[in-house]
Amino acid sequence: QLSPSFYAQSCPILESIVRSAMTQAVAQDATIGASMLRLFFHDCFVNGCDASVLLDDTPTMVGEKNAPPNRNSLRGFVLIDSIKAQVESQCGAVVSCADILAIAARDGVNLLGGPSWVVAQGRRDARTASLSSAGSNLPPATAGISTLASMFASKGLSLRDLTALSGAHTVGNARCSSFRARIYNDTNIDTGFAYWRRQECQSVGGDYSLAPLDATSPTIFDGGYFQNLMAGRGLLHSDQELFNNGPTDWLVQMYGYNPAAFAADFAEAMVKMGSISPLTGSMGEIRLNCRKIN
Ligand code: HEM
Ligand SMILES: [Ca+2]
Repeated sequence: QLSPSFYAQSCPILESIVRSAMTQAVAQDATIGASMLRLFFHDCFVNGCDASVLLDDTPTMVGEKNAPPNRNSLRGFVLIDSIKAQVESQCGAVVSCADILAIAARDGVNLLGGPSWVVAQGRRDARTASLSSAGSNLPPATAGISTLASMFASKGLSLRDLTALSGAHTVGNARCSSFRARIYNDTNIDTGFAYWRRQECQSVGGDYSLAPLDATSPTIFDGGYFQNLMAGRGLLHSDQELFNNGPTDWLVQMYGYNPAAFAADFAEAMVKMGSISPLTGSMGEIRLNCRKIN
């Protein structure tokens, strides 16, 4: 059972440590806010929010970091290490990496201009991670609306949650390899946008060249993403699937025209995503180093 006052006795300073570290980090590099948010998503969707995504591979355990959706793509591990070290120095061995990630993701969103919400706490850290579960639980950029809907439904998340949470793509970047097929092959794409993106993403090679998921305001957590979708300017195939004459078109329109509705629904959906099968009580452990089990 997660609770907002879980660390009230054992680590009352926790939230202010995370907030000030995130404030500094975002001031230096705004994209780190997006990276924390994505780390949390990739944590929660794979065996629940248990910091499994933070575990380094070992000779006996190949974890999630090198799964295809994560490899050479997830960022922000060094910042988590630094926050965890500060938390450990103030409150030894009581705060989980999973909770730190949940708070850091919330602060990243809020510092980029997005909503805030209360983060329920008390998650514990996994002792295992698996490459194959990362591969099977994380949606690929090539997914269509029915795959997206069913992958989110399997986590207890509705079409409304799917659409609101995808609004996370109002910040951050994607590699050419993630959107190449979209800009060369899709037909439901704005022609000028496709042409523009092809300049930096050739049909062969340059896989690591980055483009903003929301070209209009890549470091501002706003409704720009939904306005792009309405104009056929979704960067990922999966993004444009949310506005492609299907069941979520109306939600995209609502969020595009009413950013306050997006902010409210996003916050609500993040709380739901953050409560996907946590380890509680005496399950798992409180890791001392987020990269390895104790
Ligand atoms: C709906 C299904 C989703 C798919 C198919 C998807 C896919 C992707 C892909 C392919 C990238 C670019 C990765 C790269 O090229 O290196 C990306 C980036 C990102 N995703 Fe998603 N995503 C989805 C949902 C979400 C959700 C629910 C969140 C958070 C709530 C999220 C947050 C982000 C962020 C913030 C970035 C940018 C990361 C950065 O700049 O470091 N995504 N996503
Ligand atoms: Ca934006």
